[in-house]
Amino acid sequence: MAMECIATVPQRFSVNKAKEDSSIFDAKLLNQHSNHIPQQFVWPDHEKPSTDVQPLQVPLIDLAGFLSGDSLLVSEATRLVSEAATQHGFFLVTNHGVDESLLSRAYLNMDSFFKAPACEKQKAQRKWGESSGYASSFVGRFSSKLPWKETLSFKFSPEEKTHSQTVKDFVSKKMGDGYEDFGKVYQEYAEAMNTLSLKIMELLGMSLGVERRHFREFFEDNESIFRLNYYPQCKQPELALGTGPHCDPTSLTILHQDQVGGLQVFVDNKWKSIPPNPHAFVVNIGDTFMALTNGRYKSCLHRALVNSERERKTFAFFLCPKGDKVVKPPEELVGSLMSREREYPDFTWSMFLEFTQKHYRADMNTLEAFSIWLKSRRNF
Ligand SMILES: C=C1C[C@]23C[C@H]1CC[C@H]2[C@]1(C)CCC[C@@](C)(C(=O)O)[C@H]1[C@@H]3C(=O)O
Ligand SMILES: O=C(O)CCC(=O)C(=O)O
Ligand SMILES: [Fe+2]
Repeated sequence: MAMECIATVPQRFSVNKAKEDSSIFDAKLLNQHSNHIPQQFVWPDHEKPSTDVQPLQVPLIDLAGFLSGDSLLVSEATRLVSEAATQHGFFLVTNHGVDESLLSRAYLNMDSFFKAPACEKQKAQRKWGESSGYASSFVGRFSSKLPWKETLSFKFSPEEKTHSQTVKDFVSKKMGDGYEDFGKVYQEYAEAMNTLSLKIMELLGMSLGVERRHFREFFEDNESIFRLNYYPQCKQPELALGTGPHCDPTSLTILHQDQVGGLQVFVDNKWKSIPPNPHAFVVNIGDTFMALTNGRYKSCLHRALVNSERERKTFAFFLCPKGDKVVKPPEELVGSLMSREREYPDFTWSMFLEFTQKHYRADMNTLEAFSIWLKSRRNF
């Protein structure tokens, strides 16, 4: 990879306030220059991390067993998923069919990008309102409670629908020569996540008692987001958060975490950890899928902690429907059959995504806030 630029201490956090600019956060440099993290990264007392938490009991779903068609394995998988998704929306998937060598290539390439000089990473700088690109702690996007992380996000749509390799093309366009393998490995990873997410959609459909293909077909032409989360070491991890408390606004999240650990879920009024398992993906229901099930499956509050010893890396694939599709639950999940009135208004994912990128920082109330915002717009 070509690296012409020289790393500099970001002015925004340096002592020299006179040259205030929104240059990017570079944790490596910050960590070298002070024992105290900048105030913008300190979270309020009621949101500060707690590490003495118990692990959340999440079911481990054998996906190959479900796909084998064996009736016992199918009923076990659908029962476990239904129980978890109804309670907190989180479960683990193993025997997922994703190549372990692809995972290790993905982690190796992550190091090479996030350890590059700031101005090299800025070639892919996320633009305001955009959901793709490089972002460092979201300096310039938020003014406080900044997450202690750098991210690189890609838009992904299946090649058979768009006849293009959206991830690989983005890397080539933004980063130029020397990033061919980088683009290839993340294109392959996103395609593997697309395949996996559609299998999980079959499982979710069956667990809800709707047609097995219902949700698979709904997401076949998805317009998803694939994000690399890089959490640098932090000198004061007790004051900071890698990713603040939120529910994913998207439909389904497939997360792979490295061995460091830090993911926590808020269940029964307590933060609980999901310890790393290299052979499993963490899957969680997002707001949009909660709306598609008319509130039956839960999108749950979660966050990511950082630590002072080791950087942490995770891959998050956010399955999202094609932007213009109307998000509404199937008849079977509404009305007299389920004695449930509609919980959420019809909406499109493109409007919901725009809401999170331009109007509202996703937190624990995003879908409610969006529903109110929608109704206020529709009344005019
Ligand atoms: C649609 C999205 C917005 C975020 C990335 C995806 C799904 C998760 C969202 C996010 C991670 C929730 C916490 C706040 C956020 C700003 C972040 O910390 O990155 C959110 C993402 C975003 O808006 O960029
Ligand atoms: O990195 C993690 O452990 C979780 C990140 C997350 O929740 C997200 O990116 O939405
Ligand atoms: Fe999340």
